[in-house]
Formats: sequence, structure tokens, C-alpha cells
Amino acid sequence: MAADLSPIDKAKFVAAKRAVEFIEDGMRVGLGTGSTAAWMVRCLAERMREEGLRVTGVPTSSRTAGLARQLGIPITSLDEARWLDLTIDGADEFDHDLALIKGGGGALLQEKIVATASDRMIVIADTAKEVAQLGGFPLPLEVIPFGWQTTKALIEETLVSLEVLGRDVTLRMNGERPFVTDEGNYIVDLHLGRIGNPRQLSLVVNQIPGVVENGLFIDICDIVVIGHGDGRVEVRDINAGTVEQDRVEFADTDNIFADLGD
Ligand SMILES: O=C(CO)[C@H](O)[C@H](O)COP(=O)(O)O
Repeated sequence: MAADLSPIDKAKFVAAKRAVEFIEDGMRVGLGTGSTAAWMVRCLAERMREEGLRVTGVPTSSRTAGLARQLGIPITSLDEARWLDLTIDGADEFDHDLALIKGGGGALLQEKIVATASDRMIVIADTAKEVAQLGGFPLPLEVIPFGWQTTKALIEETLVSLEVLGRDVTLRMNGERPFVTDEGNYIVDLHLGRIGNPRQLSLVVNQIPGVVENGLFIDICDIVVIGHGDGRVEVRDINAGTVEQDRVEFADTDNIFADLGD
């Protein structure tokens, strides 16, 4: 079955499989959102089944909560768990400092809250997510629906005042209607091309009334696990300053691939 997967799905799978090895018995774990994170949830469920590992998950979206429930992973709310040992999530882009753009799946708000409330955040990604400079992927901002057009105009003005080059700001749609997040908000995507100063941009846009949060994750991610389609995995730990090369085998994974459906 593994052989039927595209190289990109294999890369996501091996990154996820390696990352769940960081999970220890009894941990409270933040469960990210997106296709790579869905592999992680499946790999975690497999470890729980096969090794009797006991874990409580805190999902970062209704989608992930649904998958975790389906796979029998006990879940709770962040308010119940309060603080987590680890969060494992995907990303849309990561740079050399492990600064991230997230929110391609629209779950950036819960993802940022959960990752910030964790001792460690591990990002799982395929090689295409690594960039020299953030910004090729549109930066999502979660905004309150009330007065969103005014908020959008203020965001555009802010980009002009910051002398940011790309200033195209679009409302994310779901067919004919605005995309609505789990928190009932909208998302506007900033098509910037490159972000010269992510820290400044993150601070400034969050000052705009109506902006709830942005998809820049700075100084939050500790480790990135990068998967390759041939099973090679690289584990970069920004705090330890280490880079480890590893390999994940595709054998004996049919029970994971059998429930594919994300
Ligand atoms: O931030 C996210 C969702 O809000 C995802 O982690 C990000 O979009 C990556 O998704 P995928 O693993 O499907 O490429």
C-alpha cells in the first residue's frame, strides 16, 4: 500500500512517523491540523495500539478532533490540560531559524495557542516547505467578521507604511462564501512574496483592531522533522543546534495506510 502513495505523501508520512517517536507514555500532546498532521495522528494511534502508549491529545481544530476520535485517541480541551508536553504540527513554510508560516488550513489561531502552551513544538514537513525567506506562501491573518472590510483596509495601509512590497490582501473563500474558522472568524491572506522582517510584521499587524492573530510563528518551533519521499528523515533541533539524519521504513504500515482518507 505504501508504494501507492505519492512521493510527497511518503515524505509527510516518514516525517510524522519519526516525530511521534518523541512522544512518551503519559504525555499531553497538541495535535496539529493539515495533511501532514493527519499522518502524525495516524502514526500516534498506531503506537498507542501496538505499544499500549497512553497519551491525551489536545486537537487544534474540529477536523483533527474528529480524526483523533475516529482513531480512538483520548482528547481533551486545552483548558482541561492547561499545559502540554509537546505539540506536533505541520507548517506551510519554515526558514533557517525555524520561524514558520502556518494557517494554510485555516487553524492558525488554535494552533498558535496550543503550540505556545507546550514545552516543545515539533514541526513535520516535506522538503518543499523549507525556504530561505518566508513569504512565498500567503500569510494568513484571522480577522473578526464584524467590519472585516475596514480591517482589510487597515491591513493594506499598514503594509504601505511598512514599505512591504507585495500588498495584495484577499479574503479567503469557501466557494461563494467567506471561509469561516472554528472560532467563527474570517481569514485574509497577505500575498507578500517575501517578508523582510517577520517579527516586526507579526507585532504590527496584531495591533490592528479586528485582527485576532497572524500565521507567523516566531520562536515557537523547537524541532523540525523533514521527510523525504525515499524514507530519509532529517531532525533539526534549534536549541541543541543538532542535525540528525535518520531513515523510516515503509514496511508493516498497511494498517495506517488502510484508513487513509484525509
Ligand atoms: O497551518 C496549518 C493548518 O492551519 C497546516 O499545518 C499547514 O497548512 C500545512 O498543511 P499540510 O500539512 O496539509 O501541508
